[in-house]
Amino acid sequence: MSEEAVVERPTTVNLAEEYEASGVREVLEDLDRELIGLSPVKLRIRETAALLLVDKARREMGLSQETPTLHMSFTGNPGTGKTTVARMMAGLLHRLGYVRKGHLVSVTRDDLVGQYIGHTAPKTKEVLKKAMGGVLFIDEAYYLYKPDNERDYGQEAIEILLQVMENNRDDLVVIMAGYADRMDKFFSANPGFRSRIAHHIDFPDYTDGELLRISQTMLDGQNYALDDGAEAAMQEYIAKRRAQPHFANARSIRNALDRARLRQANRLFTEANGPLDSTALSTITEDDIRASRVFSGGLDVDKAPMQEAAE
Ligand SMILES: Nc1ncnc2c1ncn2[C@@H]1O[C@H](COP(=O)(O)OP(=O)(O)OP(=O)(O)O)[C@@H](O)[C@H]1O
Repeated sequence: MSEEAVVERPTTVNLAEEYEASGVREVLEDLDRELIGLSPVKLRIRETAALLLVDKARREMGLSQETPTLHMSFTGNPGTGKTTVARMMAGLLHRLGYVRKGHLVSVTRDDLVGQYIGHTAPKTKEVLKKAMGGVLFIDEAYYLYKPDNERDYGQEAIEILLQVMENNRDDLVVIMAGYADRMDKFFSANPGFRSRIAHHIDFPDYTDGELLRISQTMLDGQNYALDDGAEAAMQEYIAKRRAQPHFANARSIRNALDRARLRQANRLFTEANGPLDSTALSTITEDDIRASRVFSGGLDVDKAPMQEAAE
């Protein structure tokens, strides 16, 4: 008698119970609650979670043996939530038992590729070692491939990644992220990646209304709030900022709010001459928003590293 024949297998599965017991419901609720907008992304994640739950049940019943391909690509503009969703995806895969630890290691080309001969393989392998048991998130993955330079060390990293994505499918999930058009070109030039990636999720830009809600959620999380004047100013800020260079969706909002809090603190210092209550300490006013250079049109594109000064 083969060993397979004596394995006791369940004859039925209760998916609703599995959904609760695995903690998948919690992750999906966090996703819904913590992230504004992104409904197509949220739908794709719910579908993927369902697929993985069913797949797990099928394997437990002996209906399939294969580990499904879980590598993914997340495409979209900067600041659209790709890293944040990847972190939640890592938690989801962990709860479903697809990865041992469920952590996220986020890297770019510089973390994988060395500057000198012989440096790339150890660098890439070190990153892979750290990511094993979790998710490796490669931001702007297309920079690994430089077609105009035949001897670019990126190729070495690509080969190692392809090998590991095939051989360690049961312990490492790779998510490649970046602009949709560049990613498409990258996959066309490197079909090995395309064939190893099963799930493609596209992240849309946020609307102005969503960015306003994101700013309110971000402030709320830090016990700050916009007063009415500040809310109107923020609305204008968003429309203006979107039209300027280096706009990065929710990340631009986070940067703008960091600066607004800085201005609020300065204002409190210079204006206040008596005790301040918690409302004063927590309120962002119209002036705190309008003092941004975005309103005076003073953006100097050549000063990219100083970009934030414009926000
Ligand atoms: N839908 C959202 N609701 C609330 N906060 C969000 C949302 N999307 C993104 N954020 C916040 O915006 C910031 C940028 O998001 P994130 O780093 O996930 O974007 P990204 O697409 O990975 O950007 P990049 O590729 O440029 O690094 C984070 O601070 C994140 O918490």
